[in-house]
Amino acid sequence: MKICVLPGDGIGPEIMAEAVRVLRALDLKFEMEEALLGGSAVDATGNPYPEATSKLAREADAVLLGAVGGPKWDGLPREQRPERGLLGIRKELGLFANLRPAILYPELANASSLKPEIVAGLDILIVRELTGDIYFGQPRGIEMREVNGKGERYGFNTMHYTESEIRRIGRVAFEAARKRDKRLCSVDKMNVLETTQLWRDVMSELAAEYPDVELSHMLVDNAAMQLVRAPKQFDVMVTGNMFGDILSDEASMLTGSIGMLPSASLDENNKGLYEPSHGSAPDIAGKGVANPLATILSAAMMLRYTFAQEEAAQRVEGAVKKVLAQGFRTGDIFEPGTKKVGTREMGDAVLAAL
Ligand SMILES: NC(=O)c1ccc[n+]([C@@H]2O[C@H](COP(=O)([O-])OP(=O)(O)OC[C@H]3O[C@@H](n4cnc5c(N)ncnc54)[C@H](O)[C@@H]3O)[C@@H](O)[C@H]2O)c1
Ligand SMILES: CC(C)[C@H](C(=O)O)[C@@H](O)C(=O)O
Ligand SMILES: [Mg+2]
Repeated sequence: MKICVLPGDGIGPEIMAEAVRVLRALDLKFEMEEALLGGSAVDATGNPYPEATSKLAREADAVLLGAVGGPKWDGLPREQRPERGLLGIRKELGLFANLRPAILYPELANASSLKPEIVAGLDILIVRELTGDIYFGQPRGIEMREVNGKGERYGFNTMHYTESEIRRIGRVAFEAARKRDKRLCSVDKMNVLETTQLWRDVMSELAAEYPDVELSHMLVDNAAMQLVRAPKQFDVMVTGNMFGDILSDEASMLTGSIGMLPSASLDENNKGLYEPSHGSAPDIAGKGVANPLATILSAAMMLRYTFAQEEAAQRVEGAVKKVLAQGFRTGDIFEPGTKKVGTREMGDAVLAAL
């Protein structure tokens, strides 16, 4: 079981250290090798996704990633930005299916942004398409254009999907819904965007193959509103790259914090990249206070999806449940009456629970 470990930038190395300790504590034999991605890679090589990282990632069975980016690199030309490294590895490895489960642990009901009665028992799976959409559309750029007889800067991106790209992410979502509560909500903006009209058409066509799954469609603005009005109406949500990015951050707050939201990004064969849904959190980087649980839960998803080690995955998830029940909280999920701990102490608590 070969894992390519990419700590990344900001809080990345801090949260990754805890996830690696948890993996090492299991009675499983992993081969873990570290490489550079993002800003740290730019600093060392000038490239956010160096060839050595690409090689290691391609040879590994799974990739575990912290987070990339930060203000230090914001002024760089686009192709050298840390985020390009992340998009590059997702694209190169064909990781089109991004699973982002938003699960509320009962102990965090009061940490949720919503009232406990609205979120109690919340368990949503957001299935986000990850290698298409406006993120990867050509042409894109910022250039001078002639507007009303004078030069102006003009910024442009292109939103696009092919029907096969929509169908393959649709299948992942229908299959996931089939194993859960059999309800799938496809989120689009078909009232305005042709790309998402095609999205809706293809999802509707696919529904014929999954008669046991109830498919509904929702416009993305309404979906954003419904997520905070009555989130438990959703079981599985499937959407494009950009809407999924936004809706998953929104959904994270229903579970208490973005520091609780793991993710799996899978190819056709369940080779995967596993990372928390949050970023490098420059505002708290280096302080030892970041919540490592999203990364630890991402490692559990890796055990489940890539390595088919369901028992080990459940052990890790069980340990996370236990530390929450014991009252350990990082600052983002802290409430009076619980024990405030830092990143390392949270990792210690998970190890003790294991
Ligand atoms: N997958 C990734 O690598 C990824 C994802 C999102 C953003 N980013 C990058 O990260 C940088 C910062 O982005 P941002 O500030 O918009 O989003 P962010 O997710 O890094 O931070 C948003 C807020 O959430 C908090 N937060 C995030 N993770 C936390 C954790 N584990 N524990 C406690 N609090 C946490 C941060 O302190 C901050 O207040 C940018 O460069 C962005 O491009 C990377
Ligand atoms: C950093 C950025 C490229 C990334 C995305 O937009 O996909 C992040 O926000 C995420 O959610 O993983
Ligand atoms: Mg995001």
